[in-house]
Amino acid sequence: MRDSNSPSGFATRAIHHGYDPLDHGGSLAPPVHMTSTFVFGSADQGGAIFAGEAPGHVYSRISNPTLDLLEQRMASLEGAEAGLATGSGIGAITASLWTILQPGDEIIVDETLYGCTFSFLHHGLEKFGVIVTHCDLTEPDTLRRAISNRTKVVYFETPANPNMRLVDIDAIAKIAKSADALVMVDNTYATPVLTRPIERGADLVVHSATKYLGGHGDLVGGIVVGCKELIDEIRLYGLKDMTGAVMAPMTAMLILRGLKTLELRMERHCSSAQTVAEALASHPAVASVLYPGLSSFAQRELADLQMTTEAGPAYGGMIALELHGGIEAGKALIDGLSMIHCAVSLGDAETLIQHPASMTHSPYTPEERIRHGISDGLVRLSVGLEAVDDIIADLIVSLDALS
Ligand SMILES: C/C=C(/N=C/c1c(COP(=O)(O)O)cnc(C)c1O)C(=O)O
Repeated sequence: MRDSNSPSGFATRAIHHGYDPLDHGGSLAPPVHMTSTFVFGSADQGGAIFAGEAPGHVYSRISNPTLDLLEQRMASLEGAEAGLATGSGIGAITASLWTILQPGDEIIVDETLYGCTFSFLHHGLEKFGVIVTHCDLTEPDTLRRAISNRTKVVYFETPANPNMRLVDIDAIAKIAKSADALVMVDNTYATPVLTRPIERGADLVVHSATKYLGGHGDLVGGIVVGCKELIDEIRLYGLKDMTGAVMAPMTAMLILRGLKTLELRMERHCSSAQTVAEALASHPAVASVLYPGLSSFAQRELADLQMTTEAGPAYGGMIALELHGGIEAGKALIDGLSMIHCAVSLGDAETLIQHPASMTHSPYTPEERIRHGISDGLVRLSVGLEAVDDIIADLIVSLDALS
């Protein structure tokens, strides 16, 4: 049997990395270890495993063989040394930051973040004495001016949820490294198919695996990858003791299944989103479309450099748009659709549309939304895998009804 860990193409590693059926009774699909605890051969062996002096599992809140495989595979796809699976994306983010940060430390974050991440920073970490500083990280010089010896982490999403801001990972990593700060990138929107932040100098990458990695709207999960030392620390403190944000083995199996088609699905999400974005941009009821694949996208040059597959640039499945009639028109567009569902989450086979200001980004106050680039009229579209003509037809019928 070929070495399942040999270096090879993205899709090959997404399907084979870390697993040889002949090691598991020929089972082509990896077994799902539905167990809470693990039996030791002897008291000494149990003590040695607990002490980390011998390999083995102790308890599924700490590690589990099915999660191990997912963690190894995600580390390979992201070009990291190690990985940790968690019960949600917020679980990956909180377990990591609770582990790394102490009172008095500073975390510098971009202006726009997913709503619950924003809420964790300001209603969680800040309550325990961590300094949360927002910076416009699309302009690396703002980080150069803001960073100091109390800065321990620089954190951002690229593209950002929901307004599609891109952050130049290489540029930010160079500045952060000069101040010995860790760079933590939320790669949910792009996935490792389009962007691999570790290759560009990031220290940690987190995902809401709920989204593209699972890809079928049937699970909630999270992933964090990085160097083994840091991942081990996050596992033993942030996961085991501080959050308990554990992924179930069945969820890990579903994400392993999702990874097998991730590259294929991203190709379709990207091609359909490009076509949809162009159709939206030419409709009279639409005031603006934010999509990295449009020539009108302000950061198109960075998108071409940073959002790249093995076959060249690709810009993801997420679109943000504003209508001439503002929030009321946005809600009318949503309510006028028949196939496309109004729902939060993203990266599913089903095209989903939602209104960030009143939904995913409602943890921001109205004043904070203005300051952090989330306009009341913004509508977010997650372009799915349906026939693209059907997606466009549904949108056009509803848009035409507005004018
Ligand atoms: C309803 C959820 C949405 N997002 C979530 C999310 C998380 C948090 O991931 P869990 O939901 O905890 O797996 C982390 N990072 C990013 C960029 C995200 O978009 C949503 O936007 O629609």
